[in-house]
This record gives sequence, structure tokens and C-alpha cells, in this order.
Amino acid sequence: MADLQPIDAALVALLADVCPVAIESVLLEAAAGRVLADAVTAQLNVPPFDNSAMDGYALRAVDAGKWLPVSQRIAAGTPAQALAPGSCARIFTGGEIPPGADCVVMQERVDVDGERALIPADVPSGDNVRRRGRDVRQGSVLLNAGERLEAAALGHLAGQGVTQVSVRRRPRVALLSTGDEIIDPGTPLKPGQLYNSNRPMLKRLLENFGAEVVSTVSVPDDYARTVALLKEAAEADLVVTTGGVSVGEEDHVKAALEAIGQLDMWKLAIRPGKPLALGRLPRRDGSQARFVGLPGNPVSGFVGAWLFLRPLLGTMLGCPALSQLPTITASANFATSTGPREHYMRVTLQFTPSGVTADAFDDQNSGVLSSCISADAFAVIPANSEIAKGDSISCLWLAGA
Ligand SMILES: Nc1nc2c(c(=O)[nH]1)N[C@H]1C(S)=C(S)[C@@H](COP(=O)(O)OP(=O)(O)OC[C@H]3O[C@@H](n4cnc5c(N)ncnc54)[C@H](O)[C@@H]3O)O[C@H]1N2
Ligand code: MOO
Repeated sequence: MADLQPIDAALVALLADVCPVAIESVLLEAAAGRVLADAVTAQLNVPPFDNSAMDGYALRAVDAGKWLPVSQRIAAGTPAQALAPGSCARIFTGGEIPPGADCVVMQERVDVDGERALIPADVPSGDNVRRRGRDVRQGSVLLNAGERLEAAALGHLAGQGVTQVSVRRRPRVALLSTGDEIIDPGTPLKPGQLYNSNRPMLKRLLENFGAEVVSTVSVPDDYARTVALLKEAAEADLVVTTGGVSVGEEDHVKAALEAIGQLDMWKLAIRPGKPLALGRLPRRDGSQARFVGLPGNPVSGFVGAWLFLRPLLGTMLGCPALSQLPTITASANFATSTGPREHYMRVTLQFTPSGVTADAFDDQNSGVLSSCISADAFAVIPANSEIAKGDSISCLWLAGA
């Protein structure tokens, strides 16, 4: 096992000299999940004017504690007139604070008699006023480059009147499934065959990690076909294969990669996913596509996608949030021991008043995809270690995709 490469070294090799993908402009309404290419400076204050946080009456705080004439009515969306001293204005939530007024009292606290309102005495200046620029100051950085455009960020951009946004192009991924025994759903299974579970699983993960899957290809266990299909796939930014990276005579991916491209790393000290291969493939124009060869076992593909495809895509997209998974410490609700490989166990997390506990799926075999269905995290069990129930373990939280 001395030839197993440490995971840290594999990540360094994977992320070395990765170029960010190009920039494109998209409509804000089509920008969900995309990664901002440039920082955005706020052009507007938000809110753009002082406005009321309540339905009620706007006044000068010095006039509180008296009956005041109601001199105007300010609905949201209508401009306010200056407020004469000793009067108040009927105002609605979101309505513009009239010049001169400095507070709003909610209507539940006010007695009204015709065109007069009795304002309680304890209304401090500034009460229920949402100041101009309280959320966003004109000229400040609204969003940084590398921000993934999720719900609140999209709202923030729309709040600036933005219609078009500059984002990183989605990295294009060619997803190749190797194995003569693997067939697509829709055809009855013959003896020895099984359906391709890796393809839809990885497609979904890749898309969640910001990529566009531009081709899905089935590759037979044949060296010449593997070479030909890898060459074709290399026109994408990233080529991901499943299966065929181990040591059997029918495992052609590594040999094909070495023949036409470059193998940067193979065989990692990781369970599951040991035969994972990293490298590059040449394109017709002389540039190179990145290559990640995932082992065929579905759990190896699932773990490999989170640990390697996610940071690789995060780096291509210039998105730090995608490059690192949050870690959380939990108390192990199981016992286990490891050999020479670091074990990424699929666990569910329980948040209790006394702390976080991790329950491991019973069968942690790399062919048992059920272990990934409800997994919230990977418990990272170091190589050559013993874990007893109640021990503190570090987990990688599968958040954000
Ligand atoms: N003599 C050795 N044999 C194996 C070793 C080893 O070190 N020495 N390593 C084992 C480990 S660990 C793994 S992981 C596997 C990985 O092998 P491959 O990457 O070559 O994958 P395959 O053999 O093609 O497939 C493995 C397994 O997964 C099934 N599979 C493949 N693709 C799919 C798919 N798209 N959907 C569903 N299932 C898939 C395939 O039928 C096999 O059962 O090698 C061990 N062997
Ligand atoms: O790396 Mo393999 O997936 O451990 O079985």
C-alpha cells in the first residue's frame, strides 16, 4: 500500500494551474446558481429614501404626547410633502418619510378623531424609520467576484435595477461511463448487466457544482474505442470518466490516458475511491482538458465528486465557496477502525441540545449507493485509527448542492 498517494497531494495536483473559465453576460433572470465574474458596486442606495416600517403616523418626536392635525396621507409609491411643525402625516409601510418628520408611531397606539390623532408621549426620534441606504450604500461593494448567485444575491442585484450580469461561463463537462456491463435504463437487463446509476447521479452533482454536462457517452471495454472517445471528449473543459481505472485487463482508462495525455496521479489513500486517476488530455488546438477518472463503484463516484470535482469546478469558476466543504465536529454514534486509507463514511447528523452526533450507515461498502441517499456528511476517519462510540470526529458537511 506504500504507493497510495495522500489526498492532500492529490488535491494540490488537481488544482495546479487550473485556468478560470471565460466570462459571459446573462440576463439576471437566468443567472440563478451562476458565479459572479466581477465585483458589483452599488449604484443606488437601498432603500433609496427614508421610509416607514409601520402603518401609522409620521411626526416630529418633539410633537409627541399631543393631539396633532393629520396634514397629509402618504401611501407607498406616492411622494411626500414637507411636514409642518405641530402636525402629523398618515403613512403606510414603505411610504416616504416626509421632510421634517423623524419618527413613526404605529396606528395601534394612536387614537383618531376625524382629522386629528392623539400621539402617545414615548415616541423616540428615529422610531420605525428605515433610513435611506440602511441596507446598501451607493458606491459600496454590493457583491464580490466569485459569489454564487443564490436567492438573496439575486434579490440584491434586482434591488439595484440590474438586468444583465457578468458571470463565469459554466465549465463544460464530458461524462463518460465505461463498462460493457453498464446499460441505460429503458432496455431490459440481460444476465451480468446493470443499469448506469453513475451517470444521472454525477450529472446532477456536476450541475449542482456549477458545471454544464455537454455530453454523456458510453464507452465499451475496448482500448482503441476508449482512446478515440477520450480524444473526442477532450474538447470539453473537463472529462470525467467512471470505471475502468483499476488494475484488471478490462480497465483501459488509465492506459488510454497515459498514451494520449498525462496521468498526474493515480491510486489514493482514500476509501472509497482508491483507483481514482487525475490528469490532462490534449485538445486539437494544443490546449489541455482536465481529466478525473472516478472508480466505477457508485459510492466511489459520489465521494470522488464531492472531494475532487467540486473543488476543481470551484477553482475553474473562481468560487471559493465551492472549493471547500464546511467541517463540523460530531460525536461518533458508532465504532470503526481503518487500514491504510482515510475513510469517508456516510453519516447522518443529529443536532441535539448536548451537541452534534453522527450515525453511520450500516453498510459502508463502495457498491452500496443507499448509504449516500440520506447522508448529510462524510465522517473523515484517519488512516490506521480506531474510533470508539462517543469519540469526537471531524465531518465534511455536504452543504450547498
Ligand atoms: N485486483 C484488484 N482489484 C480491484 C482493486 C485493486 O486494488 N486490485 N481495487 C478495487 C477498488 S477499491 C475499486 S473502487 C474498483 C474500481 O474499479 P474500476 O474503477 O476499474 O471500476 P469497474 O471495475 O469498472 O467498476 C467497479 C464496479 O462498479 C460498477 N459500475 C461501474 N460503472 C457503473 C455505473 N455507471 N453504474 C453502476 N455501477 C457501475 C461495476 O459494474 C463494478 O461492479 O476496483 C476494485 N478492484
Ligand atoms: O475505492 Mo474502492 O471504491 O474502495 O471500493
